[in-house]
Amino acid sequence: MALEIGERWEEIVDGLYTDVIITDKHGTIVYANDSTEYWFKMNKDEIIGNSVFELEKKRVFYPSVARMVIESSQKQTLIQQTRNEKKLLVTGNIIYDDKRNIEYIVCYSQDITEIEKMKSYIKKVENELENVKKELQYYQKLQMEDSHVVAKSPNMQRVLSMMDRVADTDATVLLTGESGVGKSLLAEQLHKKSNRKGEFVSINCSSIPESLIESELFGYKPGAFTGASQKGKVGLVEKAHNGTLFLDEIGELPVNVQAKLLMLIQEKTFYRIGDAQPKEVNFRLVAATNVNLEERIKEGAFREDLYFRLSVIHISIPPLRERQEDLLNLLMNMIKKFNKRYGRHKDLTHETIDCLLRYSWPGNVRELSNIIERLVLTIEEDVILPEHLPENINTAHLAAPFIEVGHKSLKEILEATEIRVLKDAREKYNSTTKMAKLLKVSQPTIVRKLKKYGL
Ligand SMILES: Nc1ncnc2c1ncn2[C@@H]1O[C@H](COP(=O)(O)OP(=O)(O)OP(=O)(O)O)[C@@H](O)[C@H]1O
Repeated sequence: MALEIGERWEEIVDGLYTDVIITDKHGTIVYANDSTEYWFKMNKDEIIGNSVFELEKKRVFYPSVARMVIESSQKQTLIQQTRNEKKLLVTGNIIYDDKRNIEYIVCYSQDITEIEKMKSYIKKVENELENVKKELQYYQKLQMEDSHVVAKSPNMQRVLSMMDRVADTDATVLLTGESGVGKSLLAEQLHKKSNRKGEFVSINCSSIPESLIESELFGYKPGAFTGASQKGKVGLVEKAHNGTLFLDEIGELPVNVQAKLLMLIQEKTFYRIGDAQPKEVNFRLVAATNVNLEERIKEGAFREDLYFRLSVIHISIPPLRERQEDLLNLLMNMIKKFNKRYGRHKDLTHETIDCLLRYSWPGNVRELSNIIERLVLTIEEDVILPEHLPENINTAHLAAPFIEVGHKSLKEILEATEIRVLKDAREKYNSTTKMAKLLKVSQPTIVRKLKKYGL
C-alpha cells in the first residue's frame, strides 16, 4: 500500500541535510528547504522569490545550476562554491509541463568539501612524492658520478681489463698501491661488476682497535664475554654473505685474527666468538694494502700462507704520476662533481690547469680530490687562478723545466729559468739597481726583462 504522505512532504524535505531549491522556468526560486539557510547563509524567506541570476551575481552560490539548466534545456550536474566556503556537487533536474516545456527546476546538492579537501591533500602529497623522487634520482646520479672510475691511461686500462676478467669469479683479489690511488673505489667497482646479490661490506683494519677487530669481523654469541651485548652481534663476515667483503689496510690485521681469516678463506666457515657451532658463508674477499706485505712477512708481522691465499689475483694500481693521461680527466671530473655538490660554478684557467698537470701528486687521486674540493669551496671568484693554488703546486711550473727536459723547447726552458731567477732576486732586493748588481747585468736590462715577463 502506497504511503499517504500528502501535505507532509515539505516536513520530510526540510529534514534533509541536503539543500533543495525549486525554481520556475525563469529561475525564480519558488521553494527552498531549511538546509539552504545553512548552505547559503540566508533566511529562507529571503531566498524564496529571489532570482538565481541575482544570487549567482552576489556569489551566494556560483555557478548557478538552475541558470545552466535554463540555458541548455538539459539536466546539469556541477561543482558549486557557496558563500560559506563549501563545495557542493549540485544537480538541476527538469520537471516538464504537458507540452514538454520546462515548468520547474529541482536543484539538490551533496557536500563534497571534505572530498575536495582530501583530493587537494592527495595532490599535494603526490607533488611532494614527485619532488622526493626527483631528489632521490639526483643523489643516485651524483653517487654514480662519484663512483665513476677515470681510466684513460694505458696503465689504468690494464687494471680495468684485469678486473673485468676476474669480476664474476670467486677468486680472492689483492689490490696494492700507494695511499689514495683508488683501491677502495676499485674494490667497490669489482663488487658492482661481479653481479653478486649481497652487500659490499668494507672494513678498514687499521681504524679498529686490535681488541675489537675480531668481534667486528666474526661477531659473537649473546653474552659471549663481559661487556658483550645480550643480543649478540652479527659480524661483517656474515653481513657479506653472497656479497663482497673488503678488508682495507689488511697489513694491519693482528696476527691472531690472520689465522682465523685464513681458516675462513680455506673452509668458508667461521665461529662467532663464544659459539661452538661453525657458520658457513659465501662471499668474495677483496683485500687492499699500501704497505709491502713481503716486508711485513720478513718482519714476522704477516703470515706468508695468508699472503699466498690473498694474492690469487694481485692487481697493482699505479700512482697518479705514472698515469699522466688520467690527470686532466680526473681534474675535469672533480671540478664538475664538486661544483654540482656545492652548487658552485668554478672554472680553472689554462695556467691553473698547467700548474696542476705539472705537479707530481705524491698523495695521488685523494690529494687531487681534496685540493679541488677545497678550491671550489673557498675561492670567492668564479675563476680559479694559479695564485689560489697551494704554494708547492703554484711554483711547480717554475721548477718543472729543470727536470722536464724533452717536454719544452730550450727557449721556453731558458725563459722559465729567467723568470725564476728574477723573482728570487726581487724577493731579496726590492730595487732594480740592487737586482742588477746581484745578477751582474745593467739596471735597464733588469727593467726590460721585468716588463717583458710582466713581473
Ligand atoms: N680512477 C679514479 N677515478 C675517479 N676517482 C678516483 C679514482 N681513483 C681514486 N679516486 C678518488 O680518489 C679518492 C681516494 O680513493 P680511494 O679511497 O679509493 O684510495 P685508496 O687507494 O683506497 O686510499 P687508501 O690507501 O688511503 O685507503 C676517492 O675520493 C676516490 O673516489
